[in-house]
Amino acid sequence: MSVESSSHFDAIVIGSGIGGLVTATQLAAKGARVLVLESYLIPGGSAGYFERNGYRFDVGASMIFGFGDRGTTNLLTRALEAVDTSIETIPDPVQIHYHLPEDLELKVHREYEDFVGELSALFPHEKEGIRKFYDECWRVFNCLNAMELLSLEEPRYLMRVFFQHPLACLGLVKYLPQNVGDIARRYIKDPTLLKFIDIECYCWSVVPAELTPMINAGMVFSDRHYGGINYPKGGVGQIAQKLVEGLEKKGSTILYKSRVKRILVENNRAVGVELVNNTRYYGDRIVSNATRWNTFQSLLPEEMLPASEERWQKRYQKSPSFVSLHLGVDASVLPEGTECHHILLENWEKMEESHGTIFVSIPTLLDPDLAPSGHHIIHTFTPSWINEWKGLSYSDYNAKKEEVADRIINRLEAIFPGLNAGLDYQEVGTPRTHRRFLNRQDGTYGPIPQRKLLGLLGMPFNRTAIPGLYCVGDSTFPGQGLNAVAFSGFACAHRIAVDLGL
Ligand SMILES: NC(=O)c1ccc[n+]([C@@H]2O[C@H](COP(=O)([O-])OP(=O)(O)OC[C@H]3O[C@@H](n4cnc5c(N)ncnc54)[C@H](O)[C@@H]3O)[C@@H](O)[C@H]2O)c1
Ligand SMILES: CC(C)=CCC/C(C)=C/C=C/C(C)=C/C=C/C(C)=C/C=C/C=C(C)/C=C/C=C(C)/C=C/C=C(\C)CCC=C(C)C
Repeated sequence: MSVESSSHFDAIVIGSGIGGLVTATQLAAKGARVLVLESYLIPGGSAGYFERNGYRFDVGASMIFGFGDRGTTNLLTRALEAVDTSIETIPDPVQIHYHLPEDLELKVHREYEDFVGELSALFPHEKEGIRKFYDECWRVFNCLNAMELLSLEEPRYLMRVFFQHPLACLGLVKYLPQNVGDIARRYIKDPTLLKFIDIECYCWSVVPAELTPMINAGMVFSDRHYGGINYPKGGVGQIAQKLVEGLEKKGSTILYKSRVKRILVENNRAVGVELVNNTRYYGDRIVSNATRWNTFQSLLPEEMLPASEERWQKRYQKSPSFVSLHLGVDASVLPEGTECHHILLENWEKMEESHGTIFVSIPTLLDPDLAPSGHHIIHTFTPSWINEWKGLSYSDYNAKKEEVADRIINRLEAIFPGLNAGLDYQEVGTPRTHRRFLNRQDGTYGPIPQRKLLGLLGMPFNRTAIPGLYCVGDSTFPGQGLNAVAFSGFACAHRIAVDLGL
């Protein structure tokens, strides 16, 4: 589709990650005229997909929260509904099958009691502490799940939810500055069990319990048993595709291959954007779904870096990126009863190290149509820093990719014997790949605290110090995760709609 560059929009959204698309569709549903500019060929960002040799691979996100059918925290279901669309999803009976040091093997079942029972059987002396810890996570979740989730920067909304749900609001105020580690240690003493709580956090927050905000843990540790983990039929890419369909039905527009070079600022106010081909578009409100580092260091001139962003950059650093292997394998590699998501760690000391923890996702166990018949997809990834991949010649880079991939596959042989022999297709992505295709500085997975902070209190909301400019996505409250960036999209659109008087 083409649009006149002279036309004026209510809002321009830079980037079509789930954060950007939820903002755009929420605004379009309220009658706003929105333009989304995406540098890649298809929408979705980290939640995109690509096809090779009959396999449809998810780029990143694969363990999907937010597709529940009740409560208020099912934000992906709600985002799709707002533009009159929906997605068929397939419930995952187990969130994660953990393969941990000292032969600690356990599954996080969708049924809460099954999970707590299995964990308590492994740590019988901590039965009471386990129950108390996870019950406290439910208290956070129940507060969130009682109220409509919108912009915390809108005082009238805050007053309304406070009068409607005073106890839930006070509960959230109590948990906002807290981290998981402090609460876990209140109830649990066994050092191995505390390490387990660390990896329970690390696998989505990329930091141990000590640094993980309690509000986010309340969401993750409870919603996996409430709304559950549900995989979208046709692959994760469907979420963005459907949101785009809804956006267009509401009269708004997305343009692909449209990389924004800079945000246009007049009289200190963001008024538009300029693409790499020099086309300019103007709008009342500009929303950046690029990371805050990209937004304030690449899309705006250096001298405009607001003091508030400088302070944020001192509190938060870029998390590592990932090495990702997208594998096609013969179905015989996976024994009957294999679970969809696995975490492999052989040594607790290496949990946070580069290439320490290995994540595995096998979406074809839920949706076999994503691979040719008789085959499965194994998407496996492990944290890795961009520095490990810098300054290599073309051939050294490729050789290093092969070498790292071989090491990961050999380690995975412990869970999937015969994996190496059963390989049918292999594609290796590195932090450089993530930087290049997702436009994320250093390929980062998102912000992580530089040191222990007060829970979520230090995460910025959607407005920025530059009038007319908003941020959305995983470098805004409450951080990484599709359901989290969907929240950020709801909040951003709500604040803009109020600002525009919609
Ligand atoms: N659940 C999981 O399994 C899992 C796994 C990996 C990642 N994730 C998370 O998924 C979340 C999705 O995040 P998001 O919405 O913040 O963003 P995103 O990074 O997914 O998307 C940003 C989009 O903006 C585009 N873009 C960036 N700069 C641009 C520019 N200058 N011009 C035009 N387009 C530009 C990119 O191409 C991309 O499509 C992240 O939190 C990520 O950490 C989840
Ligand atoms: C008024 C007054 C007084 C007061 C007020 C207060 C209030 C209201 C407050 C509020 C708050 C809020 C709303 C909050 C919110 C929050 C949220 C929404 C959150 C969310 C979260 C989510 C999350 C974190 C998620 C995540 C996830 C993830 C990240 C995932 C990941 C995954 C992966 C990586 C995977 C791996 C694995 C394998 C493969 C195995």
